[in-house]
Amino acid sequence: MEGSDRAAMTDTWLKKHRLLYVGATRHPFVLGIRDGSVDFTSFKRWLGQDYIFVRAFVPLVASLLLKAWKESDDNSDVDVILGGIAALNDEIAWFKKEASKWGIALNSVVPHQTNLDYCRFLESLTSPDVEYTLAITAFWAIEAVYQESFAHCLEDGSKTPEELKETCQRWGNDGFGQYCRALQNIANRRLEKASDDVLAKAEVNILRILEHEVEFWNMSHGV
Ligand SMILES: Cc1ncc(CNC=O)c(N)n1
Repeated sequence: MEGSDRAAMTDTWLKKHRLLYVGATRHPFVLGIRDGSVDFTSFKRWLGQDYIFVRAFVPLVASLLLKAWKESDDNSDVDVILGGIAALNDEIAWFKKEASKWGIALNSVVPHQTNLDYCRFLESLTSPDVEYTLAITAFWAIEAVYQESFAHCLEDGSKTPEELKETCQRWGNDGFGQYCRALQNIANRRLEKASDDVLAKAEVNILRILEHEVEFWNMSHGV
């Protein structure tokens, strides 16, 4: 990493891979929520599939908590991740409530191959062999995509349908934004001290995540 600034590695990567990042955070599905043209069938497909994804997200955050507790030199890392676990607990309850509102039986949703592929990637990150720095950076990227996407649907000028506002609030609210920045700060702090090998792997993981996120929206959109 000679000659480059590591102080905010995550920002450097988002700039470098901006097209892909925009593809993940300004996907036609998201833009359809924002301009009100989204088809509720697509939204329901997303809701059922995302519930499956979120359940697979639980072991990742649990493994991350363990890594932070063992490896981090800063106690507040555990606090931030614990906050993420609390939010995920609320989120799972919310999915159940929201699904019943839309008449979706969550237990009979069949996971789509796109979702299974992403969940398998999440599972690979839970391994104790995956360094804390890699796991926290990946975790930040996954959360940041949802934060950026749904916050966009709440900005001035958006025409998000009333029925979808609560969903957008869930990931687009300021508290979730602060939580994502806290994760990003941890990731940057760790990346500053990481080996070139870990840095290269972290960047590849971010690219994979952005690709999985685009595919996930594609699946929901039904394209
Ligand atoms: C496909 C996907 N990516 C990111 C998130 C946000 N993290 C947890 O909720 C999510 N729910 N689903």
